[in-house]
Amino acid sequence: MGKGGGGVLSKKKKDAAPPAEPAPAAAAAAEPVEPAPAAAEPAAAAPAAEPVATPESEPAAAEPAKMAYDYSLTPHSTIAPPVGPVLVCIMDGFGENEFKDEFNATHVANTPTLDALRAVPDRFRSIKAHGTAVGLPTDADMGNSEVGHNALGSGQVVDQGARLVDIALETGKMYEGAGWKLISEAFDANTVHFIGLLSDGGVHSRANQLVGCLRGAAERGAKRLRCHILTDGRDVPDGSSVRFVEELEAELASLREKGCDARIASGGGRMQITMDRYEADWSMVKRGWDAHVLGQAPHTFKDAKTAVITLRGSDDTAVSDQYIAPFVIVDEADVPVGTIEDGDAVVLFNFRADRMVEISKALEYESFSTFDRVRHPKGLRFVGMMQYDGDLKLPANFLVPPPEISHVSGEYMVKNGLTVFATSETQKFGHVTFFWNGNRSGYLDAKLEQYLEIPSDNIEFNHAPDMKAFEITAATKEALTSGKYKVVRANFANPDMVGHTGDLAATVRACETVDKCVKELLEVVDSLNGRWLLTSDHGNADDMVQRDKKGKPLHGEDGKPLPLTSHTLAPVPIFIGGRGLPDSVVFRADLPDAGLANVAATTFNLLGFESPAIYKPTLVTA
Ligand SMILES: O=C(O)[C@@H](CO)OP(=O)(O)O
Ligand SMILES: [Mn+2]
Ligand SMILES: [Mn+2]
Repeated sequence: MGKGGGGVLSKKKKDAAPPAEPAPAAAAAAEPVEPAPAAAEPAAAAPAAEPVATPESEPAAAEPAKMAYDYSLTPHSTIAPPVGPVLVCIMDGFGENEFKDEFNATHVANTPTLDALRAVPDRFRSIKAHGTAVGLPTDADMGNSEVGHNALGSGQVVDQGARLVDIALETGKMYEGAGWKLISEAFDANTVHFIGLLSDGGVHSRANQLVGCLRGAAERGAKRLRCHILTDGRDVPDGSSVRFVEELEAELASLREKGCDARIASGGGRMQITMDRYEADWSMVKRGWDAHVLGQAPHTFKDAKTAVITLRGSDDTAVSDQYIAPFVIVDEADVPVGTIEDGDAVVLFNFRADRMVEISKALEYESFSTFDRVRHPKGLRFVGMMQYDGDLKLPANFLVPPPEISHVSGEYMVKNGLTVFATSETQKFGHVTFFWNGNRSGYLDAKLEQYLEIPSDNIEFNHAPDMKAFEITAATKEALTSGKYKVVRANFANPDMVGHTGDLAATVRACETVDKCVKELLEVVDSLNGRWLLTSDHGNADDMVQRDKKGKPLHGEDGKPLPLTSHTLAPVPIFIGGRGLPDSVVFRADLPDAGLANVAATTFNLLGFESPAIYKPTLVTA
């Protein structure tokens, strides 16, 4: 999922220094080296040049060959194929919220295009984008881009990481796997480090899962545990990081009472360190490396609660939890309490992939040149909560097998000769490629697909709410008119990325910008006698205020509304149309509970095919 969609894996044999102690098969594999920089030109995801040892939980390479899967598509009985292209456009973070008040940016925004589309009978409805409809543990879980784009791209609902980790902890299966075995080798004489997002947001991680792992390690004999925490404020209310630190400190204190030396060692805001994605800003990962591994940061404190409170600040210059500066916890002699040393174990406790890939590369690859690591601990026993990239096999070792998402819509398309173009800006580029394709990096078929990344700026997006929407629009128009692609996919990041800043006015602007861009795109599709499907992956911009249980907006002590930076539980709108779409094609009335996973089947119908039998049913009838 590197730049340009290449994600090319090149593995060189390397005489790696053996780990301090004999390691299990999974860890004993020669340490992989950093993949070659992604090719500027589209390139297929190359298979690993040499087999990578896989944990027991993965299907063994020697499995008997499976019957070839039948990807053939049947022409639709009543919908003929379109003359022009089919556009699938995602307005990221644009929910259809029941609260239609001044805090709903999608409602406040002047959106003449979307308003007109809403008025077209039977071609507008809303669909579920959260909870069990997208494979999350409960219907109290808001949607997110990973699960949303997985469902949109695969046409199926699969149990997602959040749920798989819950199950692995509940059943104890986590403690039986090869990943746990690997870290347990550090229990006696080394330290086990846990790095990840500290909140109960459930988008990338969950604090109770961290606690489960910490207790599991302490109960199984781990002597020394260190937590490296990334403060959230994006999936949970800003300011809540203090409470999450307090709760973690209480847990660590109880582990210490039981004789386990357990402490917080370093930290910083999730948009400041470690959790970069899609190579938007590697310097974030370097700052994380310096704090977690080397014990170096601009700020040192004796305890994490003081660190977070101090670095947030309280006056007008206060920074949000997302942007807290990196810090390191030191002892009385000002020595960092938890640097990562040779032979230590490291667990990345986020289950979600996109923001863990870069730090995984830095931890895993023997040879790595993206930034100067200064020191790469030898014999590191490194695991991810999950394997984040199945194609790169990154990391090689993990605690819970990731969701298996197979037979995604892109595979059906290329196997049936349909040409595909996908684009977004950096912040959402992997969403319309990697997540869309079931967490697979690179192309499904480099001859038939083209993925284009428009580089995002590295700023707080409320300062530039148009983001790269106009550039994405221009690129999408070019792809549509080129005649080269039957399916064109685009994602506008604005309602989501600006919504996460909590800045209502900027988010209103973000929605207005997207409305203008959508208008341009639909006009082009019409001029080509094509068809379009417009939807979103989850809510965000549709509610910008924290509310009480009855939905009443909450205000701070200063009387100002308390901003909501997170996604919402709202369903999302879906619209279909286009000059090339027969009048007879309308939304069915018999699927009131449909969700994002019903979109792929719908797209195949717009393309003139019956939908694959394994997919959730189509939303349309003709
Ligand atoms: O920014 C992110 O990582 C998440 C929120 O945690 O947003 P999205 O799911 O829209 O990518
Ligand atoms: Mn999203
Ligand atoms: Mn988001």
